[in-house]
Amino acid sequence: MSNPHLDEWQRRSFDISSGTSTPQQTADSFRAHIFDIQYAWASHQLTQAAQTRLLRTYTECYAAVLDSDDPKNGLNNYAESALHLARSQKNHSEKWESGLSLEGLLKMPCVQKMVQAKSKVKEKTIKPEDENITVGQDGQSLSFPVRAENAGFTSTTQQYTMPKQASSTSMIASSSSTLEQTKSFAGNSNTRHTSHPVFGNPSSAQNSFSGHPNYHTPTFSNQNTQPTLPNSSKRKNFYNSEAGETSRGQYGGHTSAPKPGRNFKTAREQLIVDQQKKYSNPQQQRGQTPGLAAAMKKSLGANRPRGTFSKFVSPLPRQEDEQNTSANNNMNQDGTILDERLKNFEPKIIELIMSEIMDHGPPITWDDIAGLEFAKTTIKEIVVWPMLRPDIFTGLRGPPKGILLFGPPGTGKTLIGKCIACQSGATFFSISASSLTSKWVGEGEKMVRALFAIARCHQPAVIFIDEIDSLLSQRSDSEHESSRRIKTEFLVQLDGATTAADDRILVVGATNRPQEIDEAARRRLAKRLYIPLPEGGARRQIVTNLMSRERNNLRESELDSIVEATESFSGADMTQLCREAALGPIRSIQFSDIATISADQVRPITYADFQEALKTVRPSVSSKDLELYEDWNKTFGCGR
Ligand SMILES: Nc1ncnc2c1ncn2[C@@H]1O[C@H](COP(=O)(O)OP(=O)(O)OP(=O)(O)O)[C@@H](O)[C@H]1O
Ligand SMILES: [Mg+2]
Repeated sequence: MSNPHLDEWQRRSFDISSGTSTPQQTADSFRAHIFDIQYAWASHQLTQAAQTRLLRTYTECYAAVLDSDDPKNGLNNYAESALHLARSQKNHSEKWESGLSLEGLLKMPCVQKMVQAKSKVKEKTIKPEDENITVGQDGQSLSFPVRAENAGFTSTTQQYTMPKQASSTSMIASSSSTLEQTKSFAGNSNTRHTSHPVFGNPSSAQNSFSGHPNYHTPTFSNQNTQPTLPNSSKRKNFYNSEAGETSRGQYGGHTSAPKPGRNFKTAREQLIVDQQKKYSNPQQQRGQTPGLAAAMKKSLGANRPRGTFSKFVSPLPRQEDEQNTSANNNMNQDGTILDERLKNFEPKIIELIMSEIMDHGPPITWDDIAGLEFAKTTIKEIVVWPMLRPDIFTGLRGPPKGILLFGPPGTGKTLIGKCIACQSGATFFSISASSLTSKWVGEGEKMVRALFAIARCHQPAVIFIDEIDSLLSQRSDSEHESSRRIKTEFLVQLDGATTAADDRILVVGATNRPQEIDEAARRRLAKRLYIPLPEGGARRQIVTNLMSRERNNLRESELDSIVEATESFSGADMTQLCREAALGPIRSIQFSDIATISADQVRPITYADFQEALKTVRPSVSSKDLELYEDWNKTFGCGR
């Protein structure tokens, strides 16, 4: 055995031999042992002979625990199920029928004795208001003379009297349940309300139920008339009639209330009760029945209540269902069909692109972007104006359809993308490489195709692909087939989008690794704009912009010093510096005061805070990296 198995085996053996385990634990341990033996044999770690010997030993031990009626070390499993049957409970098999019957019960010697003993006892008085209980649906049935005076109830009270001998405990469990059935039978006659027969001492039974206003303790009086008992076919009818009632209750007929005194409910009955509770209000409104409502719920069959007569439900979605879904998905919120061009795409792909990729972002203006004047002007030329005046920007003046923003990290490339989204008035698709990939073969390409198709339907459109290098890195032989296909599809679509004169689709890519972009993609992204580190003026503008929202007493000269000290900082570094400096006033507050101090008591941000912050915030772009970008810009960039 492997070590973990061996450890487990030893642990279980200890459990078994320790004597402190419960019978359940011991049985579980034996069962696990048996599985281990079988496993060892199946994996050729044990010979057939050894397996047989071990299995015999452990199966015997296991069976001993299961069958033993000693509560300390046995589960008495057999007795449990025997009692189960005796209680007349149906098990999960529909075909199950209790071997106990009323006829059988009455033939039992002890019951015969009871009946004979009782028939000898003379009834003293029978009052005129005494009634017979009719048992059985058609009134043919079991009649019991009933005496009101015994229990001191009103005249309509039905009573059964029963000789005391019958209170033998061995009788109670089996016979009471059977008679309960009979009583339930009586409930079907609709002529009178049901009482509970109780075997045994009537007075004690009475006491135990006396608190209940509607409960009349019956006693068994059985003198002149031999009870006529329903035959076995009727007993079967009992189940059938109950089932019928149940289904009527479920499917819109009258609802059968649970019969008093019959505590046991089958799982099916419980389900119906639960469903009735769950659906009671909506059904009342819609006049539907619980069963129907449940069936109408969209399910693929697994959750539907099944009966012998219920229709077969395929676990696969039906064609109409699929068509309905696709029709719905091709519809806008106002119910109009989106576009014929999308009809070849699966609805779920369209839904994915529409719901997850289209992004309008927080409002950002061109003024929020410090510096980068050349890039901003170029983008305005290419993106905003042609979108506003497509009639002027035609022919040779037609805008390029692909832009690549490249530069060191944190210089505002994504910010520009967001600004385009807000300012261009175009439908803006902001996608990442991960949203275009899928684990299913072929789905990735479909997503790319769908993206461009949807963009075509929502012109003018801007497709912004941040970190485009991860999607369009140079193709190599070692890369995975699926990512290669996505790349190819993307290039094809990009070509289509960039060459189709009428389409007003602009693809904007942003990257801080321009050298990794595939050369074919590079060609298609014709306008390659370098987004450099911010110059002095831009750094100053970033600080001024951010500080304008906070209380500060920075002087112009101090601002100049900050700009000077942040020579190779990126826009993101400048933002980080301002954040750090803004924490200065908070850090100067005593810890004990921080809970109580009001916002306007916090001192303004000073130059000293910036000096302090400059000690911890460092530029994130090295001069070596910068050289790479500048070289690439010189080679491929479109800057002056
Ligand atoms: N020119 C700028 N003007 C104002 N804020 C800027 C500028 N550049 C960067 N920032 C600040 O830096 C943050 C990061 O910028 P952004 O995400 O656009 O960088 P990026 O160029 O996309 O970086 P990366 O290449 O790492 O994705 C912005 O949220 C903004 O606060
Ligand atoms: Mg970015």
